[in-house]
Amino acid sequence: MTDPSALADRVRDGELRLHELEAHADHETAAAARRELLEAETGADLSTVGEYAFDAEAAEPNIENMIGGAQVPMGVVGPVPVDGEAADEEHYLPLATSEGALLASVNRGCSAIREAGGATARVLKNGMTRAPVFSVADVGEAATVAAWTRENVDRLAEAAESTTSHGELTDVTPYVVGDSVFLRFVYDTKDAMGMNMATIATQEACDLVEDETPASLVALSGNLCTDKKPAAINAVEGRGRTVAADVLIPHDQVEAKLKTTADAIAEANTRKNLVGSAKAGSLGFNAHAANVVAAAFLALGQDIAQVVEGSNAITTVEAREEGLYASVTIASLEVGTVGGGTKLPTQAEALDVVGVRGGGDPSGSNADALAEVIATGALAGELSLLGALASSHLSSAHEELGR
Ligand SMILES: CC(C)(COP(=O)([O-])OP(=O)([O-])OC[C@H]1O[C@@H](n2cnc3c(N)ncnc32)[C@H](O)[C@@H]1OP(=O)([O-])[O-])[C@@H](O)C(=O)NCCC(=O)NCCSC(=O)C[C@@](C)(O)CC(=O)[O-]
Ligand SMILES: NC(=O)C1=CN([C@@H]2O[C@H](COP(=O)(O)OP(=O)(O)OC[C@H]3O[C@@H](n4cnc5c(N)ncnc54)[C@H](OP(=O)(O)O)[C@@H]3O)[C@@H](O)[C@H]2O)C=CC1
Repeated sequence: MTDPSALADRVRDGELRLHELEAHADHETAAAARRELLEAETGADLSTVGEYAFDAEAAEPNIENMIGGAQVPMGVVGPVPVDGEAADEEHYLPLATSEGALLASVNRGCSAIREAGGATARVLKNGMTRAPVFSVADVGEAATVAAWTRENVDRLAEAAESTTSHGELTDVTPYVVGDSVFLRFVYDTKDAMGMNMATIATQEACDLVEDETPASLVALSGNLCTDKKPAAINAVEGRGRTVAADVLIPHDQVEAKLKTTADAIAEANTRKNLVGSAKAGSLGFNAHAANVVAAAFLALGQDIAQVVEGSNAITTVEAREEGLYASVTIASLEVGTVGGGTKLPTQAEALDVVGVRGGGDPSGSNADALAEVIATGALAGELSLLGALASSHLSSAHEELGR
């Protein structure tokens, strides 16, 4: 039987490449061989990296050249009542992070929301996008391709949907820049985040565009999608789920839980999240929505690079007669409860904690519920951090809990 050392020797001898080991040994042995090689070459001790709890073979769709697992501490906030379209009960939200004070803060916000009776949350728009770029001869031809696209959405949908039993093409918008034509395809990907699904479906639709028009495909992703880059189109048009959450907290509870007043929080929000963000040219008019999105994504098997889009959030706060009104609207939250990293064991367990693992009934309702719970978590984080800033507690909190 092949052991890690024998396998590592064959790589050293040039007989095998580092990424070919699974063809010659089981997945655990292959990972152990890579660790052995790395330890010898770099002097690093990888004993903790090698202590992972998932089945290496089952993780094959998620990783190549595997050496082990990256472990990040996971905690939980809540329970927080979420009155949503899909989420309609109290939820705990698991969060994975290395930032001390973050969970305490989000938990404080959840506690304030809970005592106020809960948050209202809604998914307002749902559409995963893929925007291929085509080349044409000139703007005349570009206009022809754009017009053909508008007239043939049904045929494009038929082609795209032939590749998936769940996905539905809901829109195609052409954009022209000189001799480049971008077609922004929008899909309802149900409970999947949908980037693989949309990419595969769009390839099929592109074949039709090339057959029927003078356009020639240059790149299946032309960056007008826009995936994993800051982009105004996502902040304006949305991508994945556009989701909002809000709450009204009575004044006495604001003072008891957030240690400041509604007026002070509203002023901090206006001057920091609105004026400061505008002056900075930011796409995110919020304090730290990305903190909750990133920690939730890590815990729940989402694609962590899409935190870029998850930071496209606007926080509004108003001191009303009845109390503090606060809302968070995340324009482009890309989440799924099937596919991607959601099957990995710690991530699947964490999805069970939220109560949204796997496909929903109806299809898409689990991903909607997850979006509503994450938006509520982001609202909790905004409330607590704004409260800490308004009461000058930010630096003392991080001195105490974060180092
Ligand atoms: C640290 C606190 C919460 C203390 O706040 P506090 O009001 O002194 O805490 P408390 O002991 O009175 O407890 C109030 C509630 O907080 C929660 N809580 C309290 N302690 C814990 C704990 N250990 N573990 C779990 N939960 C905790 C808990 O929910 C509790 O209520 P209860 O449930 O007991 O009724 C507060 O000072 C705070 O929220 N500070 C802000 C910290 C923060 O938000 N950091 C975020 C990261 S900052 C960053 O990354 C982004 C930044 C800042 O650069 C972005 C920007 O530019 O704005
Ligand atoms: N390809 C790319 O360009 C990119 C890929 N990614 C990666 O893509 C992955 C996510 O893609 P994604 O398409 O979500 O996942 P998967 O590729 O894992 O596919 C999920 C599949 O699950 C099936 N499915 C079963 N039940 C449901 C349900 N209730 N709702 C929806 N689908 C269901 C669908 O099959 P069927 O379609 O047959 O119905 C769907 O295509 C992540 O790993 C991410 O990192 C990220 C960015 C870009």
